[in-house]
Amino acid sequence: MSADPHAPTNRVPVDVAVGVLVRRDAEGHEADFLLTSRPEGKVYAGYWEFPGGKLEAGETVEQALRRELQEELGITIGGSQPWQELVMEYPHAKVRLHFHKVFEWTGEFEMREQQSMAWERLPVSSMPVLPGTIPVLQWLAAERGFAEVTHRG
Ligand SMILES: Nc1nc2c([nH]c(=O)n2[C@H]2C[C@H](O)[C@@H](COP(=O)(O)OP(=O)(O)OP(=O)(O)O)O2)c(=O)[nH]1
Repeated sequence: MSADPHAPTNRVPVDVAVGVLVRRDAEGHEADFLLTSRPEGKVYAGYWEFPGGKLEAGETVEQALRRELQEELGITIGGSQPWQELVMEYPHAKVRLHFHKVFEWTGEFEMREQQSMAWERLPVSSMPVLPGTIPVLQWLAAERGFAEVTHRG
C-alpha cells in the first residue's frame, strides 16, 4: 500500500512570520493588501505570497517580520497584530505560519531580492498563488463578506 501524501507527518514545523500589510480606504476600512512574488532560486519561485520568512533563534514573530520586511522590501514596520496560524506540509518542509496584520510602516518599497509586488484586492489577479496563501485569501474574504472566487489558477 502506498503512503497517503496528505497524511500528517511527525516532522517538527519550522516557524515562519508572515505579514499581511493592509492599506485603509478613506473611511478607515481595510482595503488593499500586499502580495509579493517569491524570488528566483527559492522553492516555489514566481509564486505569489504574503511577505515574510523563517524565525531566527530567539526571535519573536514580530521581530522576525520586522527583520524580513526590512531585508526583502526595505520598509520598517510599526507594530504587528497576531491574526491567524496555519501548519502547512510541503514536500520540502513543514511550516507553522504565523500571520500578523500590519497597518503601519515607514520607508519606500524596494524589491531587494528582484521580486515583484502588487497591492491587491479580492479577487486577486496575481497568479499563481502559493498553496499556503490561499487560506489567507479565504480568511480575508470571510472578514469582508466576499463570497466569490478569491483567486485564479
Ligand atoms: N513568506 C511566506 N511564506 C509562506 C507563505 N505561505 C507558505 O506556505 N509559506 C512557506 C513557504 C516556505 O516554505 C516558508 C517560508 O520560507 P522562505 O524560504 O520564504 O523563508 P526565508 O526568507 O527565511 O528563506 P531562506 O532564508 O531560508 O531562503 O513558508 C506566505 O504566505 N508567505
